[in-house]
Amino acid sequence: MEIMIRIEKLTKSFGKFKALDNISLHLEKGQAVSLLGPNGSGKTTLIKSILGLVVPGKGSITINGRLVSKDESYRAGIGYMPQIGRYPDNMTIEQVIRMVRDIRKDPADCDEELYFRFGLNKVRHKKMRTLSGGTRQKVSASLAFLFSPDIYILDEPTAGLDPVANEILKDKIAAECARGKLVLITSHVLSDLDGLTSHIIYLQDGRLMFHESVEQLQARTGERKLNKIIASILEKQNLITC
Ligand SMILES: Nc1ncnc2c1ncn2[C@@H]1O[C@H](COP(=O)(O)OP(=O)(O)OP(=O)(O)O)[C@@H](O)[C@H]1O
Repeated sequence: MEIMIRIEKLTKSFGKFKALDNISLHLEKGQAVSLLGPNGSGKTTLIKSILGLVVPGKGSITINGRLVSKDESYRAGIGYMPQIGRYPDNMTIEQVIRMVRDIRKDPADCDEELYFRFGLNKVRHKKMRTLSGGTRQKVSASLAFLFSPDIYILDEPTAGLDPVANEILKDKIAAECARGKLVLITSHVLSDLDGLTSHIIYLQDGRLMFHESVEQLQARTGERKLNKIIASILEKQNLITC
């Protein structure tokens, strides 16, 4: 299988505190990888390291063969949906989408499926500051998928979405994985990840506790649902719940 993200012996400290401790991981084309772990376990720090927003102390990250520390152009191949999207308050939804689209040289082949399926076209004249949390989340998701990148990093993407929007987003993620994209997703709501995830990464105290396929985990625990699988492993290993 083709490795898209290669993380080798990654360590990140904030002062004396190790937020990431010697993490090594390979993530492949077509995988939907759920990044799990309790609050403060290092999930966001790992995501930010991949995005080049946090500079690791030791180790390396390679994205599609390019070292993250060397060159920023790899970022164009990642669609990132942050936990909380921050946008210019006085711009309308339409202006924000257009502004991001215009940054790219060839805006013709934009993927606007989510924009339309979420019905954002119907509220496109609303200013960002007036939007509900869920609608803001829909704008963030639409932007992350706009350029059909090879890799998606989605930080708590379903938080605040209503059930219909949730299903639309899950359908889209599954369709992109089927097209060979790599999706890395964090969520504390494990039921949102059921049926979507192919692999689980579990962090605790900045350390990698396990990285396995859902099939392997199902076979190991005899459980089908993610919350049962995780509960079973945590109980056996005496880990903390996410
Ligand atoms: N800029 C920073 N300065 C100091 N400590 C930090 C900084 N960023 C993160 N940390 C610490 O690193 C640890 C990991 O934080 P991180 O945000 O990666 O956790 P998380 O797994 O994403 O948590 P959550 O589930 O709450 O979002 C935490 O103890 C946090 O306080």
